[in-house]
Amino acid sequence: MTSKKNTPVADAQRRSLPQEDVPTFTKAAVLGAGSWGTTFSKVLVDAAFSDQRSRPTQTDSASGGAGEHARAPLEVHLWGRDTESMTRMARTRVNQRYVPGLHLPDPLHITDDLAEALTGADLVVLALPAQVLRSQLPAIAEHLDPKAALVSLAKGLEQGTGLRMTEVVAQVLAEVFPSEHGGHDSDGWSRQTCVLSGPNLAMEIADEHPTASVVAAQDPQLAAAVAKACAAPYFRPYTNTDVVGTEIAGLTKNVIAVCVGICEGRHYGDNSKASIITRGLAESTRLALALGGKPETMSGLAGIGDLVATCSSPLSRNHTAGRLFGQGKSLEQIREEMTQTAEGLKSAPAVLELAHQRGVEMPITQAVVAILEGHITVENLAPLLLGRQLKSEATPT
Ligand SMILES: NC(=O)C1=CN([C@@H]2O[C@H](COP(=O)(O)OP(=O)(O)OC[C@H]3O[C@@H](n4cnc5c(N)ncnc54)[C@H](O)[C@@H]3O)[C@@H](O)[C@H]2O)C=CC1
Ligand SMILES: O=C(CO)COP(=O)(O)O
Repeated sequence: MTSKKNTPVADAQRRSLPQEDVPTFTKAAVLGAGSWGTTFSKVLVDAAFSDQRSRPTQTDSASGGAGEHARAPLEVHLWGRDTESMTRMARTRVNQRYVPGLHLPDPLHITDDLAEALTGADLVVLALPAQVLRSQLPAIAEHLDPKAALVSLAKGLEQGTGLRMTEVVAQVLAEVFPSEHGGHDSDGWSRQTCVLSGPNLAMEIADEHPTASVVAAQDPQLAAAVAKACAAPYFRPYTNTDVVGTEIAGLTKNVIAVCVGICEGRHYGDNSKASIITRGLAESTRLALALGGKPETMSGLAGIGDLVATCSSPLSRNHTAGRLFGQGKSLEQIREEMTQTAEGLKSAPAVLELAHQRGVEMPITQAVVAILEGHITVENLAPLLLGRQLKSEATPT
């Protein structure tokens, strides 16, 4: 009777949620066909088709059932705004601009029609850049099932308001889809909105490199359901309930990655980069804790995991933007050169503003903002950071 109780396997089983009790979704709409939205829609399809319940039974095969793809529990729709590119994508099964090496799985529905993507969707994934999400939500609300689970993939802070993406979603949907029309107040929308974040470079996931991630929601059942929907053979989502920490970690690491990129562009070595990563984690953690986030989130996949991946990888757009700065390019030149979103460039001033409001010191973020706004040049970065007053490593603010 007691023999199983203390084994590592029994411990692990106690900590995991019984999968049969976790709700499943029937239709997912992924909104935004850039590099992450496109790749994440593949993850959802692969998760659905790797799930044992989607495999044909012996009876299906014996009776000439349509085979492996016949009983998928989750139908996945990818929506993008541009008719021409979505039509081409549906024909070629390739998103040439954003993820050229990825063959999109056959069961994925590709559309430019928001109503088609959203009608009947009980899982809605928001894969739009942070600064455009607010403007798109009213159109999304027109076709949204008010009971649908919402998942934010964006890693940015809204300029002007300093709101995190789950806060933007809750605020706008409460306005445009209020209770009297079947919607909710902003707390209600917050409860059914979660965030997925972690060391998730889209190009590596498109190539099926083994990757872990985090789904954070106030409601552990919602986090578990979303995690189950996206658990693919090469993609392992963990769950937590720290929405604030998970979002803050995801958006601050982009600013830190810009700074590490600048170091690289200046040909500074690994000591410099490790120093920025480590002190970047310290200032990000200060902000997250001031806003109610948890320290364990910052030392987990969404925190240090994503920080290390983004700051080390040439695939990161934020790291790339920083490197171009370090090489002497201007913000305008970088914006012209880069065709994809580098959220840190737009979020950095909003992060700094939020930090000021909360009395949190973020010297690396402050230095990045000073470079972005042209107050200092990249040559001044090191003297500025190293010339600060000496202090204990554990100083809390
Ligand atoms: N690419 C990656 O490796 C990862 C990205 N993210 C986050 O995901 C979010 C989306 O980024 P990506 O897909 O990488 O960006 P991207 O630059 O690859 O694509 C952006 C997409 O948004 C669309 N878009 C832009 N403005 C729009 C508007 N007004 N209405 C509708 N669609 C619009 C573009 O057409 C494009 O399809 C960002 O917040 C990013 O930080 C998170 C994890 C990994
Ligand atoms: O968030 C990411 C990896 O987790 C992607 O980073 P970039 O947006 O810098 O490419």
